[in-house]
Amino acid sequence: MPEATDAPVIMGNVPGSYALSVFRERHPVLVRQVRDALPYSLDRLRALDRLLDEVVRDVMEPLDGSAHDHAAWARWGQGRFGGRWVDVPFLWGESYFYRKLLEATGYFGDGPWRGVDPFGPVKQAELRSAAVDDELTALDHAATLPEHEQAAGVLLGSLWGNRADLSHAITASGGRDRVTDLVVDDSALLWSLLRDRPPGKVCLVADNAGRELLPDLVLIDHLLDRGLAAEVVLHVKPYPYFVSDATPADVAESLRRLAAAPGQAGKVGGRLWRAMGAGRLALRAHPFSCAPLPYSDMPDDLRGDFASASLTITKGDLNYRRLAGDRFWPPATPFAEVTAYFPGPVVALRTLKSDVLVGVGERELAALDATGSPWRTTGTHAMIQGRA
Ligand SMILES: O=P(O)(O)OC[C@H]1O[C@](O)(CO)[C@@H](O)[C@@H]1O
Repeated sequence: MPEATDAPVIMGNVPGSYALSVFRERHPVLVRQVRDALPYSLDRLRALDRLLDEVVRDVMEPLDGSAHDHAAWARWGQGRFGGRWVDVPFLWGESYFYRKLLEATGYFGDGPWRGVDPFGPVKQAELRSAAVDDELTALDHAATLPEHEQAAGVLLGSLWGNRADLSHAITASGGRDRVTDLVVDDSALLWSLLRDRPPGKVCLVADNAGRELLPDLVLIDHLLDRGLAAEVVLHVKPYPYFVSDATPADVAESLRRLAAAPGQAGKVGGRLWRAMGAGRLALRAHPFSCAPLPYSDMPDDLRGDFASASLTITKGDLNYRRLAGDRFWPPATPFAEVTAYFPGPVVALRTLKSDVLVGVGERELAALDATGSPWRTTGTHAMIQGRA
């Protein structure tokens, strides 16, 4: 087996790769969708058109010198500007794309579009959808299940919510049907980290808003309500990112949605609302959450936060890439090895949407590959993967 540190960084330019398809296909479509999502003024439309042109021509331009974080991006992107978008590490290039998208919409500017979430319409539509009504109603039945099934249900709800599919999990079966699609299942470790010690601080590093954040909040309520956590710190992005990533405004909207719902969902919302006011649930939006860097590069204050937690739960594919490192690891590389730098127990809940993979043995890998389905990148499979 090659040394783990030899694992190649995932670049954007490998022909036929998933990463290349994101740059070539997904990003131009996203710019067009954002362009049509809100009644942008002519200057914003022109800026979006310039970004589209830049992405299609495939020449990476620096951020405007007036941008508040221009210096940071100039440092991170040294030697990359003027070159092709696809010739940079996948994680870096994607992150920079979303930063430039916000620049084009005027999110950080002095004009009227300052602070307007370009993905707001998509997020709002999802939060208001009938599917969310159904998912929240399903909590009433889930509350009647035996305790261990409720615990399994809230965990799987949060996990599969990463595919924006809460309905798969909080069901009469407590979500057991979804267990078959778990590539790794360290849920026993997660529960033992919570149950076998006095309740401490749990950090939950959120991913998407809407149909992922709602079941994340249900999981947080379960931890607080059952005395499995003394306090929870919910980490979200300080500004819109990767389309649907949760921001503080999204947490507020989700809590309002929960609190206004009838039945069990309303009770969960009410408890979380009070927990927020009492300091048992804290919200953190650290700038590093939108940095184009792996967690191994995290700053000291963030490291200190995770170090003081009895458990950190990370959500989603992007957080997994940042946690493990966005590399083509030999899949059997132990998770504990690639996360040895992390300052405390950590469990990743992730549906698989990109090529990064560790902790999967050769035989399991062969069996999954034999199915012929693109199981590594399409969100059909998931993992609960951790280390104490
Ligand atoms: O919302 P998640 O689970 O973090 O997934 C984001 C994923 O979507 C992509 O941006 C594009 O499919 C991946 O590169 C990324 O890992």
